[in-house]
Amino acid sequence: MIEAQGLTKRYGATVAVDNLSFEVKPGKVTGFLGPNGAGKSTTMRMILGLDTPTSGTVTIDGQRYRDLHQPLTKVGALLDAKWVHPNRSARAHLMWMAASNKLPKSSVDRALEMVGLTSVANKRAGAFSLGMSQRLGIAGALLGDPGVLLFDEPVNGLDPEGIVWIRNFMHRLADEGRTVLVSSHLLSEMALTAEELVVIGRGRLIAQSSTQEFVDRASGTTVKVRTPELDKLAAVLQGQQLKTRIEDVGEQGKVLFVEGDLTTDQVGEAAAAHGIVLHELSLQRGSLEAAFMQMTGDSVQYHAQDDVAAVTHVNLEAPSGAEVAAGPKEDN
Ligand SMILES: Nc1ncnc2c1ncn2[C@@H]1O[C@H](COP(=O)(O)OP(=O)(O)OP(=O)(O)O)[C@@H](O)[C@H]1O
Repeated sequence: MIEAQGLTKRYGATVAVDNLSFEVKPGKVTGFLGPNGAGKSTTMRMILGLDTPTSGTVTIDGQRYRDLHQPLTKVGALLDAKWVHPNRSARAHLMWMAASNKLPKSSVDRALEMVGLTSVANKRAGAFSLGMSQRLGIAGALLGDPGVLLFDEPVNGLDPEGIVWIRNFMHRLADEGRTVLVSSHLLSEMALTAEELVVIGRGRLIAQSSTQEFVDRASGTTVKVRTPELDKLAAVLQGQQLKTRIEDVGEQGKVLFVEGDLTTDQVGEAAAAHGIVLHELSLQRGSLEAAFMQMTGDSVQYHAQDDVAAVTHVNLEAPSGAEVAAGPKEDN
């Protein structure tokens, strides 16, 4: 379990993290979302003791990182997969990590096995693809068999196979009862990976909830209806004060959408009461992208007004290789 209480970090005049409180529970993958510059990396660095909070606390299973005995056995992290010495083999890299953290050699073989790198363990890490480097980074995070894991942008730059592998692996770690916190800009991917969300903007908490609740709260639900009696059904529903719209959706022809917080039962019953035949009746949920844009809109705008070009947009596409690393940043 990770617990942040009033966590604040200032860099000079910049408030990177602002009185942030949240909980990340075990047994689930929790997505850590926010527009560029929202304070995700700074928060992760504070969780890992790489940055000191200006005020507030963040604990791992009730203890601050600096008070943990053998921290790698409590928390593992993948912040920047490219910090491996290129001439070292994967095994040598992990052996070095294990030795410097007083972990047994057997932990190396176990971690290599978990991430599926056993067969290439003696190859130069410098020759690894990005996907393999990510796995090696994850093996490093798993060396101490920790109950808490942090991943900063683990899927950036990966091909679809690598993305699916990471997604399944995160689920497996959570199913084993671990606490998994993962940040990403790839919202469609996060919608599939994260069951819970912590969403921040301008260093402040915007939402903490399940992914489903977050999407439903922001965008509500819509009922889609296909019927040969579109206008008749629309009139019936409007008579019940429901908002309807008819859209041409290509191959399916014209479709009726009923908006507001309602269920398919209500629409089905209204249609039955008027003898209207239905060809389709389905609940349409909003997307995480749409919900995220709606919920974080203000915090993105704020940065745009400040003319900080790097943080004016929410990056929904896979970023370029240059943006892959999300490790500690230098003072500027
Ligand atoms: N070492 C530092 N010195 C000064 N300012 C910093 C430092 N690290 C981060 N910041 C500032 O703090 C704010 C939060 O940055 P942070 O990198 O934590 O955000 P982020 O949500 O991880 O962003 P991104 O999604 O772009 O990685 C930004 O305004 C950033 O410029």
